[in-house]
Amino acid sequence: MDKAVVTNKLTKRFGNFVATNEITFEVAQGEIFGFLGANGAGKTTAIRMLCGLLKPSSGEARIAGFDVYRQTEQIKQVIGYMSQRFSLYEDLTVRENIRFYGGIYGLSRADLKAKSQQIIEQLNLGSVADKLVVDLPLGWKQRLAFSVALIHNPKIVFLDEPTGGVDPITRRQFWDMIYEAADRGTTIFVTTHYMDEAEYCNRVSIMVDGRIKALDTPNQLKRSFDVDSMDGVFQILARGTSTK
Ligand SMILES: Nc1ncnc2c1ncn2[C@@H]1O[C@H](COP(=O)(O)OP(=O)(O)OP(=O)(O)O)[C@@H](O)[C@H]1O
Repeated sequence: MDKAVVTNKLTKRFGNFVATNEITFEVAQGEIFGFLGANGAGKTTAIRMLCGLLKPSSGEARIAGFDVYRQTEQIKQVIGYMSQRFSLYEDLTVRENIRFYGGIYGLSRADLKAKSQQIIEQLNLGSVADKLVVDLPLGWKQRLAFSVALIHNPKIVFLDEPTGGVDPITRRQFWDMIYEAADRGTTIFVTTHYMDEAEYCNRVSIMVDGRIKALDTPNQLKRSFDVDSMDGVFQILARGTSTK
């Protein structure tokens, strides 16, 4: 089976500081892969390398078969990206944002029109389609940003803390969309600080100080560390403390 992501000792140094230290892992096509770690563990640096936005210092990585050193343009065609910090333009309307991103990804006029309609209907945004995004509730913005990240049917979507700042029910609604995308075969690569979300992933890796300290299914991780929640696993690995 084709792998969505393959890395081998992928490393990024900033001067003497090693932000991402020889990480080696694979993600299968259609998998929901949780990429966890405390603040500053090196997740965003790793994602920037995988998206072809930051040149690694050493090691290898392929995204949908494309090399992160030499094939960054091809990588941009097959990935979607959403982050809490960078997603929608708040001073554009819902419809304008969809058109803008669809345009960037090179959709034809006809596709763009059909996609805009589809997204607005699916998210039930008909009444606010011509309102500025700044006025939408955060949970709506997040679901719109996710739909926009999928507008060009990418093989892999990178979600960097996509649900920050919203309540568990709103997060759950967002995860329904993640499952639907994964069911259609899209690979989901997601970072989160919410441990309930870690439980929703097929597999989870936990990064500490630039290295991957554990990688497995949530159930297997809980068994290995003899705890009953992903929060317990995270406390032991990332914080060096046990809640038991
Ligand atoms: N351009 C840079 N120059 C120097 N150091 C950097 C640079 N970018 C990131 N770092 C450092 O690398 C480390 C890892 O940062 P990174 O943003 O990858 O962590 P993270 O796991 O994504 O954290 P967070 O959850 O806070 O986003 C941090 O100590 C950060 O200060």
